Amino acid sequence: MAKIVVALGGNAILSKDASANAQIKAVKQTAKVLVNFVKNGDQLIITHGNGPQVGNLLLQQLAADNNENPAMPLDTCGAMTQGAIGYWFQNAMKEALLDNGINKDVVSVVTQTLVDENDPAFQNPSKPIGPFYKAGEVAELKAQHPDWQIVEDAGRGYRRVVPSPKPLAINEYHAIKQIVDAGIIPIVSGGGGIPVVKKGNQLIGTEAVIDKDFSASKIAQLIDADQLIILTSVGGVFYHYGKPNQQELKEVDVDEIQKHLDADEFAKGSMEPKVQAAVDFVRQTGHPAVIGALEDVQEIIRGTEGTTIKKQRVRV
Ligand SMILES: Nc1ncnc2c1ncn2[C@@H]1O[C@H](COP(=O)(O)OP(=O)(O)O)[C@@H](O)[C@H]1O
Ligand SMILES: NC(=O)OP(=O)(O)O
Repeated sequence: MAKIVVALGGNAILSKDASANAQIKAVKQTAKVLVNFVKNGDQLIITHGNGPQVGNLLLQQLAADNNENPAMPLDTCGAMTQGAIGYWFQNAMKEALLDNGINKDVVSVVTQTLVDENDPAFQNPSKPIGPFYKAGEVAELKAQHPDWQIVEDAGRGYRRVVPSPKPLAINEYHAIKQIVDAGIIPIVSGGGGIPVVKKGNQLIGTEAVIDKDFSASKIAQLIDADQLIILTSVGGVFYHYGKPNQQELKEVDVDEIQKHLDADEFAKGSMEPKVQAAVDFVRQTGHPAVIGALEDVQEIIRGTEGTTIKKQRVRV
């Protein structure tokens, strides 16, 4: 039995329709796919993003007033999305397991991620959240919301960005370890975990959204996972992505891909954090990490799809 941390990207939860019903439907589809790991005898630990959802929830806060119904801050919005998505996944996984004759418990953990209040990321927002905007909408958005920072997101449109400090530790990891040891499937660190700083005995929320790939890597290291699998909407990692000479990687060793990371060859806010998170996991544990498509899970389990990053030198 391998302990596998699976990090789920936006396509696992949200397509175009951001209604709760549509997201529940997408999550049910994802759960059906994830059951393949359990059927294969693996212990799953699930984590997921929340970029679109937390951005949408922040937009909904604009309807709040300052008195009776005040807007919620970003850390609380993060917690709300973690709860909602965890609730959807918990039920979807349970249903998919039962449909396959497997009676296993699934539990979501409200997870807090410790960050450094002096992390330079607080001065340099980089995490895209919420909907995509067209280039022509940006000037008006900036006029309406002078405190927003908006950037182009990997050729897909424009999005608001917020600070994204690096995870230092996962506050609930001891409890998560025990859940895993009991054979229960936990859903943890949703949306990268709620970003908190420690002051004495207090954990204080900060206005940020942590990258779920980095916290997935952190939790995978802390619970001694055998593998980290980052599932997204693309079949693997490409060199020269989107160019005529693009090359998909099947297996690559950590030192080789590090050179490309150092040369800033991967898109910020999309593929770069996935590769960095995978590299960190491989370096810290010696175990492999895979980046691949959600739809290819069965092939990833068989080792025929996705990009595998390994410690030892292998064929690129
Ligand atoms: N070098 C690359 N190799 C593969 N995909 C890349 C690369 N650079 C950018 N991408 C883009 O990154 C996307 C995955 O990132 P993103 O959508 O942010 O992930 P998530 O699934 O976590 O929401 C892919 O769908 C692809 O369009
Ligand atoms: N928090 C986070 O990384 O979310 P996405 O994966 O949806 O961007």
